[in-house]
Amino acid sequence: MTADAGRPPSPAKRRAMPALVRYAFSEAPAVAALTAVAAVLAGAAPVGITIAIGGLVDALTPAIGQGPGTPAARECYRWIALVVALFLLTHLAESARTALGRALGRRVTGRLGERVMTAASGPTTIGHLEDPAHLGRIGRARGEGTIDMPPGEAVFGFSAKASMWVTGIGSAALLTQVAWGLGLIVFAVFVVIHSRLVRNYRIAVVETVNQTKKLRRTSYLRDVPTTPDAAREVRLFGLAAFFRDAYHSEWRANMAEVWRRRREHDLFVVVVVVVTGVTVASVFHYLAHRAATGGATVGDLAVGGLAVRALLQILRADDDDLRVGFGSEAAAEAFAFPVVASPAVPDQAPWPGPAATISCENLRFRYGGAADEVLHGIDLAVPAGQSLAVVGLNGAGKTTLARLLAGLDAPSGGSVRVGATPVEDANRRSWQRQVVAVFQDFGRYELTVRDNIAFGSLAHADDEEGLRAVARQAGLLKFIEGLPNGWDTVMSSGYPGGVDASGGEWQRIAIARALFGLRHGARLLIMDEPAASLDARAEARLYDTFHELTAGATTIAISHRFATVRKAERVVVLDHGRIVEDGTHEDLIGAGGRYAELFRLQAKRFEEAQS
Ligand SMILES: Nc1ncnc2c1ncn2[C@@H]1O[C@H](COP(=O)(O)OP(=O)(O)OP(=O)(O)O)[C@@H](O)[C@H]1O
Repeated sequence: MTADAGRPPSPAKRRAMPALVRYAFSEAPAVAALTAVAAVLAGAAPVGITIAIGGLVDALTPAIGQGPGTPAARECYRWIALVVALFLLTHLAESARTALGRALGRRVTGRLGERVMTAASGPTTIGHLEDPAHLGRIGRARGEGTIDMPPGEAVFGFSAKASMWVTGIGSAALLTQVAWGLGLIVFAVFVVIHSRLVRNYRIAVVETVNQTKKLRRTSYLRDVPTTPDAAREVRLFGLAAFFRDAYHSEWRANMAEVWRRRREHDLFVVVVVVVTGVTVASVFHYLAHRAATGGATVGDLAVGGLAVRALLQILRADDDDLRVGFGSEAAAEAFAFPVVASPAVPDQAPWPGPAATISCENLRFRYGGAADEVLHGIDLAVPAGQSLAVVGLNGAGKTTLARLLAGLDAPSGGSVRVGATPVEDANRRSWQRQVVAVFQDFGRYELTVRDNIAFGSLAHADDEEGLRAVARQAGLLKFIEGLPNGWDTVMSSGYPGGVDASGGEWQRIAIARALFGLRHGARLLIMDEPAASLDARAEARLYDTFHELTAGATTIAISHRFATVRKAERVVVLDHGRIVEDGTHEDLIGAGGRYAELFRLQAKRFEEAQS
């Protein structure tokens, strides 16, 4: 079981329900007030029915004696009419509570979801979105991780529980009235049993689904053989049985505690049934005795019996309890996200003219939570219009350097500058608009091919000519024109008329997107292995036309392919987060250092392959 499954929730979580109710009233006052009224009516009407049936029972004996049409008979009809009206009211109020509670819950979930989304996308850097703890908080604030219970579910569940407690408290009061002391005792016993039942129910569910990591892995093991990505290897390597067996053994191991808890719970239910039986029998015995000895009317007996029956509903833990529990925990997480206004207006853009050098000075960087720095004091100045290649072994820090130059991360030390202006939080967003990039894990948006390319400069999405031009430059135009809906084809076969693109086609789309951004004013183009999925002809074409395509922009290309790298005007070699060589291809070959060694290794392999 998870460590905190049985523990009481933290103070923040316990306070979440009142805070959530206040939030609901502030976000949708009218709906919240109507929900509250409906909940109270739905809970109070059954208490009224109990009273009316008691009145009817007491009125029956004289009415039977006096016959139809007499005042006693009319008294009976009045009670019957009241019972019918209250039945109707119960159903109407309950339906209204359900509909209003759901609407209110949806509103609350939506608003809190926006708050989380705005707060998460608010920071101009991206490190927090790679932090598993932060991603966990975002997920939990949306109600993921246990059962799917976003904050609004707690609002809905709370309205149901509020009704239940109104009925319960009202019925206890009636029972107390007809048998003083008894109502209070029964109510107190039932409340204790209820809280234990809710706790057990919650633990059972938590056991089943809150072991996020283990169950995520278990589900992963179950799903791998059916995912398209793995389907080929699962067949070729004969992995189906491995995944099936691993899934079964992990599932059994994870569920052992759940099953133990369930057995414990079943035992508790037996105890509850016995306690309930004894309580109900005692109440009826007591009331019958009092009625027989003239201490109570038959109507009192009926009221007492119905009140006990209504109180029995407290002896139940249901999904509404889970909604309140998990939903309010999600709300507590959501409330922990600050209220951030969306940046409607871009930040200041104080950038010097396009001729400014992009540079970094003593640039240091450490990923959040990591012990060691990845970059150890990089000094680099890239004059405007220069094409720079960055090479180095895997893990040398090339992509990290590119992310920092693009303003996607804040340096741990040193600075990135454009001319004399440092890139910092106040202007980071506007600097990011000056940069276009094709990262190794570029975006593959399940939207139209037009959107996918226009994202390079969304403000110019109507530039049809520009879109066609960059598609042609990226070698995509024929592909797009051959699509079922042309430019409006959705790039995923999961949608009607949509298609899946190959790895190379996706890469061309990413290149076209970057070129579209350049066409509309970006000044720095970063390409991290932009040709990794391109065929040899497409790669050659990309680099042969590179200068023409990039139209004098500053370009930084990261590549392991020296045929590509040597075309750059300048090459820097990164090794363990430090620049160890800097010069033209010819300079570095002449120097006979790391670059020359790597170049020779690749050239040798090529020659061997040819011979
Ligand atoms: N998001 C991240 N969080 C923590 N560490 C990271 C992250 N991204 C990269 N690293 C680490 O930083 C170091 C440098 O990674 P980086 O991706 O910059 O190298 P690279 O030179 O681009 O490598 P490659 O040639 O394999 O793409 C590596 O040790 C890597 O494990």
